[in-house]
Amino acid sequence: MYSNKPFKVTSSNANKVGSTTRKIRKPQAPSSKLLDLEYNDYSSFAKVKLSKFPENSTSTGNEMKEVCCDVSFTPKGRKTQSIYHTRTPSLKRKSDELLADELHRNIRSFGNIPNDGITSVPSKRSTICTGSLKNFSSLRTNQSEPLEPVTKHLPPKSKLTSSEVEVMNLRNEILRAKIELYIKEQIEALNNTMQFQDDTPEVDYKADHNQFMDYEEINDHTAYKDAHMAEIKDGLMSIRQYCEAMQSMNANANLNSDVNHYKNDLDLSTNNISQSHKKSINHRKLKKRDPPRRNLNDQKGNIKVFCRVRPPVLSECEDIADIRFPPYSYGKKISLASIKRNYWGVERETFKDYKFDKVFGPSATQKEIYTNVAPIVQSVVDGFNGCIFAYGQTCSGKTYTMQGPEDPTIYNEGMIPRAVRQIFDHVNELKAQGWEYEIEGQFIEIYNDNIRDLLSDDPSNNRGLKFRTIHDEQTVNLDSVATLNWVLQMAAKNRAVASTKSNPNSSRSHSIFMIRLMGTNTITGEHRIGTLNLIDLAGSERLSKSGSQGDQLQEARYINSSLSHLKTVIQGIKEKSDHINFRNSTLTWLLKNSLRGNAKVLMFVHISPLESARAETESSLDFARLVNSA
Ligand SMILES: Nc1ncnc2c1ncn2[C@@H]1O[C@H](COP(=O)(O)OP(=O)(O)OP(=O)(O)O)[C@@H](O)[C@H]1O
Repeated sequence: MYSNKPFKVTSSNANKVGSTTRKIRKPQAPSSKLLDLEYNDYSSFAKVKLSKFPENSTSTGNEMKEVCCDVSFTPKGRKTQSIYHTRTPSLKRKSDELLADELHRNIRSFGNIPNDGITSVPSKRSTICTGSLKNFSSLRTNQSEPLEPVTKHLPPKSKLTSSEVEVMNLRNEILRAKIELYIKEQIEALNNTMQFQDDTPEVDYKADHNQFMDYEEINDHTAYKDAHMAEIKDGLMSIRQYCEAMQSMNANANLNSDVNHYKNDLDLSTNNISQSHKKSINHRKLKKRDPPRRNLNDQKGNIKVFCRVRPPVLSECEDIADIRFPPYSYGKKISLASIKRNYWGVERETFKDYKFDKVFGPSATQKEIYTNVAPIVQSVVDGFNGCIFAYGQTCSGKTYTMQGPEDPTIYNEGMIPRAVRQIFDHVNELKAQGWEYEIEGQFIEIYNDNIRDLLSDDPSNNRGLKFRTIHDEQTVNLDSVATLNWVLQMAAKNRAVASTKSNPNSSRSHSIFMIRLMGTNTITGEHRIGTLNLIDLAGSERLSKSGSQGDQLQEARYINSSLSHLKTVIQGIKEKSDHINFRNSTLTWLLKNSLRGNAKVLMFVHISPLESARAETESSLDFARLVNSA
């Protein structure tokens, strides 16, 4: 009956809340490292006691404090689960030593286990419990009396204390308010969409690509509207599920009737949506094209922020963070969800929301990403400066976005090859209007604050050259796709990479691919010069976590310090400071002309999907938010 295996719980339950499937995370409390339960209903919170808990126990007297068993337990309406070990939340606040003492006392008093029969490793809570239970279970198998079923000890509804009832009622109130809010938002979003469908003229992007970075205007408009409508429908579906989940909970009768009322509203809205969608499609067919609706670039600052969350790989599936993209966000919002438990063990979901110019989830393709940045590239051909930089912690997918994977195909190649091809195509198109272009490319890296030429046969020769003008580096005449491929191969070969704890192929430098276009119109004599910087920043990393030593530690320090100078400079720009010190690091010095003036700058913040990277994720998102408001 008892398992001698270390009882590490691996599965977890899914719990529907709102529009998203919520994975219950094991909170910080030591108990929950070992317990896998659904907590969304207070009555199913496992409070269990030992079957022979002696009255004269030296423990604190809380009978619900601990359970050591391997019995099945069926919370109301849910599938059977095994509980191995839990304690009341009050133990949360005790130190490891106290916790160890407490456990030992309880187990000894229950099974008359001698002192030396319990293995203890006080600094690791889960290990303490494992050791204790192993011993405990081997003794318990000889006893005739089985453990009582856990369900027997669940607090019956009538025995709930007044404060517990109060908590339950409050929770229900909150959930009810949430439903109301969700539905209102959905219906509002729906109204906006319908309005948007009717009012928005179609846009000819090629006619005015200065509308850069407004993805509503970049993407095919019709496709966008259809996708948008689908999003709203998804949202309504989620709300419906939310209502059903609420009904299945043991909520009071009033609430159920309210939910029914909302469900009826939803049915109506869904019908309206379908009809309005059909109407709008017919209406759209009759519309003729008007000039662009607005120039987003004029309304907002020159620095825009996109956010991309990379997909997890198979080995990371146990460590996924709860990152959400609500359906009503129009692809601009990202939320970091976390679960907090109060003293009574009641869980509360908290969200940290961020809004950017565009948010790409893990399923976004390289093509989709590029479609959204293409207008910047196009504007460079027309004589503007552009700068796209990938920012984010190590192993968040920056190099993947900028260059693509190690062996790229036409489908997953990164932004750099796509940008060069677009430039070639656009330059060819302009030939008919008398334009002739010279295209130059440079690929450099900033390694330990020094500039190195990635196209040189021996890039290490360039170490030690600080604040050089970039014109001293090797410039390649980008005249064909073959030259471009050579450039990319040389850069990949020469770039400083190393295997770190987080990434076996971690970039240890900031790389900058510069394309300079000089155009002359042979008919009108007009000249244009535009420069595009495509920057793959090295990933920030926590020195304590990365475990870097020697050269890698030095590299990490340079990386972190240059990124910190970048933050300071951007903050200075945001606050319109009189003096911004660009010369603090080579990176900021090189980006000087790209960050100020009228250059079009896009910061692409990259996010790891992992829970263990939550702190870095928050820090990256906080910085991106700062830039977004610049
Ligand atoms: N969108 C994506 N789709 C598929 N795989 C991805 C994606 N983004 C990243 N990866 C994979 O994740 C791993 C880490 O990505 P990458 O090397 O680009 O991270 P990075 O942020 O550049 O890291 P570092 O700063 O350490 O160089 C790589 O194996 C990469 O192929």
